[in-house]
Amino acid sequence: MTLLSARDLAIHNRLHPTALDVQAGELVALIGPNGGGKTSLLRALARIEGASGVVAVDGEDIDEAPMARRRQLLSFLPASRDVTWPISARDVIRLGLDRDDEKRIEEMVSLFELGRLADRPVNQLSTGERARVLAARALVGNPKLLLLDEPLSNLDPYWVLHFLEIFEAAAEAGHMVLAALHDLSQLDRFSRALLIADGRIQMDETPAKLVASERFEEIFRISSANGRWAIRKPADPRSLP
Ligand SMILES: Nc1ncnc2c1ncn2[C@@H]1O[C@H](COP(=O)(O)OP(=O)(O)OP(=O)(O)O)[C@@H](O)[C@H]1O
Repeated sequence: MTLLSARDLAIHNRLHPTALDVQAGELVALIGPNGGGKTSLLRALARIEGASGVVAVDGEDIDEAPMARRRQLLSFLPASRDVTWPISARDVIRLGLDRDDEKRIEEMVSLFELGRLADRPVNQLSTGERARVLAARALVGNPKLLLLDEPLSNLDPYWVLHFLEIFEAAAEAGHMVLAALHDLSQLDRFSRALLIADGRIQMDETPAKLVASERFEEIFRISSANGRWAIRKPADPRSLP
């Protein structure tokens, strides 16, 4: 079942007109070189900035949905872990809800193992601890579409795996996850991968097919040799005819 349908999404000079359909239960990785357009696409889908086009989640046009409804349809986790407000972690999580629901907040505190940290000012937590609090805020409203910008950055190995399990559980429950990633070692945990460069989706494949392709190596300017990635050397101009 198509739960996300985006048409003609565009940001002047940054994102070419883009169409995207995502099915319920899909776990989609968004990869691409620096400046390729991952954040621009996520922000356009989240309707955070002036992007043209239409985004519908579960048949509802996001631009027409009241704010409370929007939070049930989608949430956006920004790449920045900076939070300058001196408010408690628990209250940051609460910002993801439009009505008080202590039981749900406690579920998130428990899922992200925040018990000891929940009442501390969030600006006094470590970067990885804050990443957990911000992810909890993105998930607390149980939205159908999770738009996550580099959710695995700043996490230790246990938390990378724990976050992946949380995303998999959300997908299994019929939600959709679209996550921008730089660390390609976790790509095989995703069901689908989009490669974006020059503000355009260049490939839309299974992770295995995408990584094995010549186009992937061209765009990232790397190549695989003996099981390791290496920088692709530019062609020697003296060898050209
Ligand atoms: N607010 C802005 N105004 C103008 N141009 C911007 C703005 N934000 C980003 N850009 C440009 O848009 C392009 C895409 O940026 P974007 O942040 O979407 O890339 P990205 O794939 O998320 O990159 P990274 O991997 O470095 O985080 C880049 O060329 C960038 O310089």
